Amino acid sequence: MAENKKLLRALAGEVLDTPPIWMMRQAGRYLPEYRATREQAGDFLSLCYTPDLAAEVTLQPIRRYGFDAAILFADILLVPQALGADLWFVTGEGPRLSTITQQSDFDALKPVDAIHETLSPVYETVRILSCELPSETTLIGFAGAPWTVATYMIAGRGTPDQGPAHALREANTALFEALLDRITAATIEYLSAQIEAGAEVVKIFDSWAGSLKGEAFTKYAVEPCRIITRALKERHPGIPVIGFPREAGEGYVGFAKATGVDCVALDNSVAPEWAAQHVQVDGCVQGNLASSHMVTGGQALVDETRRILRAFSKGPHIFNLGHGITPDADPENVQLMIDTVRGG
Ligand SMILES: Cc1c2[nH]c(c1CCC(=O)O)Cc1[nH]c(c(CCC(=O)O)c1C)Cc1[nH]c(c(CCC(=O)O)c1C)Cc1[nH]c(c(C)c1CCC(=O)O)C2
Repeated sequence: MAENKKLLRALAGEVLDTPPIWMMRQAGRYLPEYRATREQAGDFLSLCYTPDLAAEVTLQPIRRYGFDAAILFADILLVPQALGADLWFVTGEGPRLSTITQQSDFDALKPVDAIHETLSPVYETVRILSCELPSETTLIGFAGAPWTVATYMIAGRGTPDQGPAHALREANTALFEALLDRITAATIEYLSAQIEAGAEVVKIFDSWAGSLKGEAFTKYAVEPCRIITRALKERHPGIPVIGFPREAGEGYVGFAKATGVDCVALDNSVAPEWAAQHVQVDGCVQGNLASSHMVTGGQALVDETRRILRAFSKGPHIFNLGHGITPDADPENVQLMIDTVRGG
C-alpha cells in the first residue's frame, strides 16, 4: 500500500495522528466551479456521462481543498438506467424514474451484462482520474445499495418514508426480492468494473437503510451488502469497502462483522462517543459531522469537529460529514472544518 495514501492506511486499521478527510457530495452545487462545469455539460446526467467533465468536477474539490480522497462523480441512479429504467431529473425536485410495481415492469428490465453499454463512460471517468489525481489522493468508486436503489425504482422518485417499496415488499415479496437480486448482481459488476478501471476503494450508499427494521434490516440491508462485499473481495483481493447504512442506529453495531466491510460510515444521528464504543471497536469508522455546520460555520463547527476527533482518536477514523454537503453551504466553512481537523 502506498505509504502516502492516508485514507488507505486508516482503512487498513492504522490510527493516525490526523485522520484523513473527504466529504460526501464534495463535488456539488455549493462550489461555483461545479455550477460552471454543470452548465457547460447542459444537465446533470450529461455531466455524469461526459468523462472529461465528470473527471473535472471530481478534481475541483481536490484542487481547492486538498482532500485525502476523491469520489468519482456519478450517481447511484445510473444503475437503474443501465438496467433499462427511464431516468430524468426535475430541476429543484430531484430524480424521476419509470416505476416497478408489477411483474411485467420487472420482466422489461435488461439483463445484468447489458449494464456496461450504458455505464462505460463512468469507467472512462475512473481511468482519467487515476491518471490525473495527485499520488497521495485515494480514488473512491461507489454504488447505491440494492435497497436504496430499489426504493427509487419502485416509487419512481425519492419518498420520505420509502412507503411504495415497503408496500411492494409486503404485497409481492417474490417480485421485490427478484428486483433486489438483480440490482445486487448489477452492483457487483458495476463496482468490479470501477475497480478494474482504477478505483482504490468502493463505498456502498444505503441512504434509506434506516427505514428497515429488525429482520428486514438483516435481510435487505446487511445481506446484500455482505454478498456484494464478498464477491468484490473474491475478485479483487484486498479491495477496501466502506458501508453506509444511513440512520441504522443500533443497526450500526456489528454491521462491519456481519457484512465484511472495512469501514462503517456513520450519519450524525449517532453520538461519536457512543459509536466509538460500539462500532469503532470492530474497525475503521467514517464520519460524522452534521452537514448543517457547513451552512452555519463559526465556533460550533470548530467545537463539534474537535469533539468528533477526540471521540474517535483511539481507533482508525476517516473524518467526513454525516451526509452530503448541501447546495447552501459556504465553501469557507469547508476550509474551517479542514483546518480544524488538520491543525488541531
Ligand atoms: C440517494 C442518492 C442519490 N445519489 C446519491 C445518493 C446516495 C447518497 C445520499 O443519500 O445522498 C449518491 C451520489 N450522488 C452524487 C454523488 C457524487 C459523488 C459525491 O460528490 O459525493 C454521489 C455519491 C452526485 C449528485 N447527485 C445529484 C446531485 C445534484 C445534481 C445537480 O447538480 O443538480 C449531485 C451533485 C442529484 C441526485 N441524486 C440523487 C438524488 C436524490 C438527487 C437529487 C437531490 C439533489 O438535488 O441534491 C440520488
